[in-house]
Amino acid sequence: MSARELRGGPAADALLADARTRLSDLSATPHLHVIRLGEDPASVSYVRLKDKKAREIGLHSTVHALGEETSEEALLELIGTLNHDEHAHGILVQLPLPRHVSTEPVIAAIDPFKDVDGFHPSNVGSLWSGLPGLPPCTPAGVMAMLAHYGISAAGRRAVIVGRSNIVGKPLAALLLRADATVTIAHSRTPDLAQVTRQADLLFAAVGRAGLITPEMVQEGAVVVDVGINRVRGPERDRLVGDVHPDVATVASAMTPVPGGVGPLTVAQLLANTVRAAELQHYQRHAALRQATP
Ligand SMILES: Nc1nc2c(c(=O)[nH]1)N[C@@H](CN(C=O)c1ccc(C(=O)N[C@@H](CCC(=O)O)C(=O)O)cc1)CN2
Repeated sequence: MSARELRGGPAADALLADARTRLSDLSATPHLHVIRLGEDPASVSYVRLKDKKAREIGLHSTVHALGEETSEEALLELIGTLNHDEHAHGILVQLPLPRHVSTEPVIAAIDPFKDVDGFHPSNVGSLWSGLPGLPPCTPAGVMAMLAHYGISAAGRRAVIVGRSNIVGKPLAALLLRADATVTIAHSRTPDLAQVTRQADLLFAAVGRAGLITPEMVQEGAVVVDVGINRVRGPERDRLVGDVHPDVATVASAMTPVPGGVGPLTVAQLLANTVRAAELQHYQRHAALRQATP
């Protein structure tokens, strides 16, 4: 058997088409602000991609490229300024941050209504409680990918390998919401293969090239590879996932790397920016109504 390839491009295009339609119903063009500290090559390339795609669908986009040495205080001050700017609809701080800056207080400083990454504790709480809010981009993108290819999670056993705050944990919340039975496995899980073989839907989000091998996968499972690993090639580095390519001989469907989940992360970010602008519009109108005697 050779697995059906679940390519991210068409699913991302569908998300972007929907975001474009919603954009035309807004009175003002949403403005995305992306903050990057330092010159980490992967971060530079992801931020460039976000800025390019935002402009392509008709959003305003500003990249704040700050020096590696920028202090946490200076970063918090910039976030405070953007929080109070009613023309700034989305704020995102590219991760990882340099070591001298703590991630948690920085994320917590972002206005939850402008937190287009969906990482603020208030959005995390909404996600687990099933309340409206802004969902994190990669997990929401994964769910959009499954929906696009008509793959239902309801009643199925989902195993996520990886427990990060960015992917593993929020993906578990979204799969639970979609009525899957969810297991999160991680680096300390004994006999990982015995756990992954239970999965009808297997998600790999660890960041270890080729970790998931064919004998770890149930025949006919759907395998979603969220890992992005740069490995040295003979001439230049190349990107590979957490799933070994031979898994395609066992799985019924599988996402490639690159060209799988990656494009959905960016598309979902832009969908979240439009959503954030909508939420802020309603929020402002509700405040005005309350203030009117
Ligand atoms: N603030 C955030 N930081 C980070 C996030 C995030 O969601 N918010 N996620 C990752 C990196 N990331 C977005 O920032 C990201 C990763 C991968 C891709 C992507 O399109 N990948 C392509 C390959 C691109 C390439 O050639 O390098 C693919 O997989 O096909 C987009 C965004 C960590 N930081």
